[in-house]
Amino acid sequence: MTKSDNITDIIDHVLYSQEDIQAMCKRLGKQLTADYAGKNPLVVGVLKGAVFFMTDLVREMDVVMQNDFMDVSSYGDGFESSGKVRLDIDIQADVKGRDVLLVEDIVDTGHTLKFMEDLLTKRGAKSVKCCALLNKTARRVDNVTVDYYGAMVKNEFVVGYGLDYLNKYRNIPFIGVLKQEVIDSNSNK
Ligand SMILES: O=P(O)(O)OC[C@H]1O[C@H](OP(=O)(O)OP(=O)(O)O)[C@H](O)[C@@H]1O
Ligand code: HPA
Repeated sequence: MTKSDNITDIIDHVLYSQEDIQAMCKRLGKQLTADYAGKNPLVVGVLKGAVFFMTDLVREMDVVMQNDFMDVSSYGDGFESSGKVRLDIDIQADVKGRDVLLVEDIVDTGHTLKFMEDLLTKRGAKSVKCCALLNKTARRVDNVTVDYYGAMVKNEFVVGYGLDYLNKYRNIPFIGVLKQEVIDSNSNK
């Protein structure tokens, strides 16, 4: 770890400010309001990272909906995705015939989204779409569609507003690029 006690000191630079994020939520909320009017969608947040985004996003959607959460995680922690995805906590709702909107903080390799799409489709969902705050396409492996997203990001490791590194830094209110030295100091351990 770096010597700093201040979490913002682990940030190389700010990518999206709180104001930028709120503007993205408003834009996406407007679009989703139009697309999901009268559909009573089941809006499913993917724990843990998407919680922060989901709570802001759904308040920008003027649509009757139901909300639920799933916890899906890649095996192992840290920078590299293993490709193996595991369901830790399932939704309560029956998805048969429902329009499901998955809310993600980021889609990177696409492993997590593919896993959830396949699962919910198999259970009989009428439609499964994804709204992600960030879309990182550089390392995409699975053929998934991110139907709605706030912004594209380069192949940089970002933290804040729900996005973590080793389960830390989710509470930073903006999105920033993690300093390489933080990753290096942890990869030596
Ligand atoms: O497209 P992928 O390569 O699958 O990566 C994206 C997923 O990785 C992160 O979740 P993580 O599994 O780290 O769990 P977390 O939300 O609890 O941090 C993120 O929240 C996405 O769910
Ligand atoms: O850049 C990222 N930051 C945090 N979590 C992630 N999961 C995939 N990519 C990222």
